[in-house]
Amino acid sequence: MIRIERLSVRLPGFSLGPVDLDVRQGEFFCLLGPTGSGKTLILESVIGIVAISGGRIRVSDRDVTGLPPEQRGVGIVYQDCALFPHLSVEKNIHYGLRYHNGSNSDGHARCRDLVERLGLAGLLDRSVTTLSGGEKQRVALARALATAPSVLLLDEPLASLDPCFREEIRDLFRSLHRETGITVLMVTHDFTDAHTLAERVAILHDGRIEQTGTADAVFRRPATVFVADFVGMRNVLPARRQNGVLTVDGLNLALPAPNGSHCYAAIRPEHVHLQPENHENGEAGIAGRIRSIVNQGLFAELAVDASGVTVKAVMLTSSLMELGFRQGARVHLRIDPADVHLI
Ligand SMILES: Nc1ncnc2c1ncn2[C@@H]1O[C@H](COP(=O)(O)OP(=O)(O)OP(=O)(O)O)[C@@H](O)[C@H]1O
Repeated sequence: MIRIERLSVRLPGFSLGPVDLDVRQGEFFCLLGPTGSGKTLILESVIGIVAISGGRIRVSDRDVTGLPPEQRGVGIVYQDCALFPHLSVEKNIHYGLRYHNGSNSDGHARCRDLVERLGLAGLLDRSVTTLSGGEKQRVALARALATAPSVLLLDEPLASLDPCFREEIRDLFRSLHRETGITVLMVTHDFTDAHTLAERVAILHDGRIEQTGTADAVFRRPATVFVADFVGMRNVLPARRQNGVLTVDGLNLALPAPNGSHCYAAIRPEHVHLQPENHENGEAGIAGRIRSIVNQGLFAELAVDASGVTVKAVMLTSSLMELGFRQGARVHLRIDPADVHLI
């Protein structure tokens, strides 16, 4: 497990924290956030290569706050792998053993097992400079695990891989985690990676954690406007609450409102359903006009003006064509109240 308590790091142009984070024993946890939000600084604090200004860090029930990196029992894999270019694959994998306290024969047996498990046997004599992106990631993973760390940190390990390797390495992380039960803290920009791999996630914004929870809960029930935007809600609209009814400004969308002071209605674009103006079935919905259409291949994103409010919707490009939707066309929007999340 990793327990971070009131961690703060002060740098000339950036302040991290205070951050509290609890990654349970054997958990796969993802730290998400936009660029520059402080994700890597948290990993660097755990591994011990950044000077912290306050707080405590525990790894597997040991207070490691003042310890040098090699005594923390933490392995790390970086986005660019950071392999030693002058060493072979085998020497890269064995590199950490010389600084490690455990017995060398255990270390070598573990390396043999990792080489087998990660399919690296045929590459051991190769120079790491000749490897593909996916192969480099597997070598970096073997090197990080060679010293039997109790926790593994992954710093955007999938970001620079092409989609084919990305899938392969994602599957590898998943099976390795399942088989070894190691605690993993992974940093990523990508909500899909987090959704596929993580049991829980934390969303970081400007050096602070805005929300922690299961990937599903954060995706469906973001706690703040920032998180809603980050998880792709696309429509975060100011709303008024009056006499137990919530009205989304301009949209004539009246919803029963629970007690509380909600002031935003967040709606995913796939939950905005569009019909032609002259559609014969069902209720009329909210009148709107298509302002723009961005074709993204399988899907198209539409911006629709409805009483001065811009509402984003996505639909299959094939449906868009069937319905003959074009820029300027008049449409009706339907939004199920159950799909409106209040913030
Ligand atoms: N050694 C340093 N000295 C000064 N500022 C730094 C240092 N390291 C990081 N920063 C700054 O701290 C902020 C957070 O950096 P960090 O690398 O943790 O962000 P990140 O969320 O990992 O971003 P990215 O997703 O782009 O990697 C950034 O503004 C960065 O420029």
